[in-house]
Amino acid sequence: MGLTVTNLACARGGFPLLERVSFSLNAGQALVLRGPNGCGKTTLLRTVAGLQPALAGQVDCPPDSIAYAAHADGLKTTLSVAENLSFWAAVYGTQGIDAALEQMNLRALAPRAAQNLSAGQKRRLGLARLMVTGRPIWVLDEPTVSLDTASVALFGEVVRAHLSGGGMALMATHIDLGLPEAGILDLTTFRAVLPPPGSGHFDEAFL
Ligand SMILES: Nc1ncnc2c1ncn2[C@@H]1O[C@H](COP(=O)(O)OP(=O)(O)OP(=O)(O)O)[C@@H](O)[C@H]1O
Repeated sequence: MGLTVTNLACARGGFPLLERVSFSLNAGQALVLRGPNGCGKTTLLRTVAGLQPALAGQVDCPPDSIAYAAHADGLKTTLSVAENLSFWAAVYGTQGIDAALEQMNLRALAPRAAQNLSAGQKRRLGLARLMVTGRPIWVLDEPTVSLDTASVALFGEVVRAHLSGGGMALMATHIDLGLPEAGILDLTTFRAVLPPPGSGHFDEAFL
C-alpha cells in the first residue's frame, strides 16, 4: 500500500530531465530528493503527484493516497487560518482541524485572514493543510522555505509523527529536517541524456 516508482522518466517544457528513476516507499518511510538547482526535483515530484504525465515508467500507489505541497501554499487569502483548514478538511472529507492548528503552532492565528500572515506563517498553514488531508503519502517540494529554525524543527516533528502513524513522505529539500531515518536519493545520477541540437525538442518547449 505504499508508493513504487519504476524506471520513471520526466520532462519539463519539452526537455527530458530525468530517466530510469526507481524507488519505493513503504509505511513509515521517508525519502529526500537531492540535486542541484534545476536538476528536476520539482518535475519529478509533480510527475509522482500526477500533475504531469511521465515520459516513461510507472508510478504505483493506491488511489487518492497522495497529498502534494508545492512551492506555493495554495491558500484562500480572504479566509481565516481556521477557515482555510476547514475548507480543505471538507474537500478531503476529513474532520477536525485541531491537531493541525496545534501541531503547526497556528492556534493563536486561527481567526487571522491568510492574507495577513507572514511568509513563514503562511507556509506553516500550507503545511498544516497536509495534516487535514488524511492522505498517507506526502509529496513535499521545499517544505521549509520561509520557516525559521523553530518552525523547521516543528515541521520535522510533524513529519516524524506522520511516519510513526504509518504515513510516508517524499521530499525535495536542501535543509536538514532532523530526520536521520529518511533515505536520500541523489538525482544527479539520473539525468537524462540531452537530445541532439535540432531534434525539434527546443521548438517543442515553446509550443
Ligand atoms: N514551466 C516550465 N517550462 C519550461 N521549463 C521549466 C518550467 N519550469 C521549470 N523548468 C525548467 O526545468 C528544469 C527543472 O526544473 P525543476 O523546477 O524541476 O528543478 P529543481 O531541481 O526542482 O530546481 P530547484 O532546486 O531550483 O527548485 C529547469 O531547467 C527549469 O528551468
